[in-house]
Amino acid sequence: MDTTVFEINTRVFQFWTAASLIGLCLSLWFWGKDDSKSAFPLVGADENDSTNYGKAAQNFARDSYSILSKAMKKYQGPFRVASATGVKIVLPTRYLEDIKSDDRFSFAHEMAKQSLSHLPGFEAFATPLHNNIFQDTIKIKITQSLGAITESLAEETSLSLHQLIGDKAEWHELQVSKTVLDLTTRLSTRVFLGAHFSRDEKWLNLALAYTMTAFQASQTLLKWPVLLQRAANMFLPICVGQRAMLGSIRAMIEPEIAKRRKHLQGNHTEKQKGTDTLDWMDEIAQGRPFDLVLGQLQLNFVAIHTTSTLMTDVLLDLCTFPEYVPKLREEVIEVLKENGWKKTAMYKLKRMDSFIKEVLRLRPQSMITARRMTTDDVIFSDGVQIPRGSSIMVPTIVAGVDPKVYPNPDRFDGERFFRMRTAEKDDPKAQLVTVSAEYLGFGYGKHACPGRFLAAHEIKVALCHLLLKYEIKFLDGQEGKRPASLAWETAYMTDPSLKIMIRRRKEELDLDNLHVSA
Ligand code: HEM
Repeated sequence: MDTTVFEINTRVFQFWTAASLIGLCLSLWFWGKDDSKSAFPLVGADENDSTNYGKAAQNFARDSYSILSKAMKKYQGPFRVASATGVKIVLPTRYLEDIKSDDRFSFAHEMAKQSLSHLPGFEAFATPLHNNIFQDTIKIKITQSLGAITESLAEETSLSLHQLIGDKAEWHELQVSKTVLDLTTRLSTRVFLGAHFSRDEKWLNLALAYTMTAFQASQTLLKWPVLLQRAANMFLPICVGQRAMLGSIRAMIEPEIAKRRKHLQGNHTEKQKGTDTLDWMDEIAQGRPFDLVLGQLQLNFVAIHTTSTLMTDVLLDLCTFPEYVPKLREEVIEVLKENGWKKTAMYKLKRMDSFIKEVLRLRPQSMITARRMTTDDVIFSDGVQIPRGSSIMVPTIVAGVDPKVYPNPDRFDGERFFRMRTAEKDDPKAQLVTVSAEYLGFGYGKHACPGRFLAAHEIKVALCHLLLKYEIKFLDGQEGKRPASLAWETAYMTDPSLKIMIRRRKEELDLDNLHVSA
């Protein structure tokens, strides 16, 4: 990575830190004025200062879980919370059925607003707004390609684990979420840009650094009053650095795009099939203008951290409940021996599928889903009215633990969904990738995660390798005690500094040379 980008003159840094603080104060003053005529109560504000939105937003950032839980018990209908990106209307889960396929609730508009996509440097976040090229590439091309990419994912995992974890047979410490993030970045890059990029350290570092910097830059700017955000974006060092990174990214990907387009032009007679999302986005665009570089960046945003968080959570739950490991290993050996690295093999890993689904049931990555912006006034069938331009969301914290749907809902039961997939009746609801109003880990309805098939596939391929090649456990003295996740506003995340113990074991199958019985 170009380190000069981060070389910030101390005086300039101090100046802009001070300027950020002034921006924050202005912002709190701005939020402090309650000019809302909303019929829905605001929750999370201080009792003696119930219209101070700035304070309510600070409280929500620190304590969103208890604010949401208390408000859901107190109010049976909608209420409002103040967040870093403005006031949101929180709707009870029962409204999901109305929201799920109503185009007046726009996912792309809400995401664009939250991520400041109108500002230079943040344009990637506007990619899903312009047309469906981005979404269709995932829904159609990536999902259809899973059969073709299973073997490459297995190959990439093998190489990556060798480089990232190594082959030491003695127990040693592993910084788990960092390692899994690196692994997921490589796997996702293999699918998005091919083997040339997935093995290029410069690209991998840049791709991750851009995602993190863009997130931090948007969080910094969101503390500024809306009217000053554009100006602050031009001068704040983190924003300047982010735009410089975007330049470096363009310089790496654009020659590849030009090379591929030239190659295709020279092969008019032969219909070439693309092998990764760089080709597929071009195919789906069919000549319509589309910035492939921004498309790639947006893919990184939606795919890498989400997949890596779930994979990390799965590993931590394997440390918490090691009694599941022997049967999971047995299943991997049986299925891979018979099927090799095929898409169908991943489908047949039903115990593993169930374990991952249970992890996500108890640990959705966010306390809320269905973040939408209304593009028109909406009146629900019960008469509740949501004005145009409102930001809405639905909590996930009750759906996955409803005792009417899940017996002993708070208990981790890694075979809960496996038991629903017997030989007599393979209940499709029990599959990891199936979404429902009672299982919101991948969202629900029209905007349910289109990348969940790829995420499930990547995690399963990686787990096959990890289960057979490694043993893992918590650090000595921490056995059975899974550290709590961190929370910021409505998002959960694993402590990035968390370490586990790992050692190499002798795998029962040579995963790099699977000879499938005919
Ligand atoms: C374990 C991994 C993942 C989890 C837990 C996850 C979760 C989610 C959730 C909950 C939503 C719905 C948000 C809402 O309705 O408010 C969503 C949407 C989305 N996800 Fe994922 N996701 C994952 C992986 C991926 C991957 C790998 C991709 C891309 C290849 C992806 C692409 C998207 C896109 C594009 C949307 C928006 C869909 C739309 O605009 O209609 N996700 N994801």
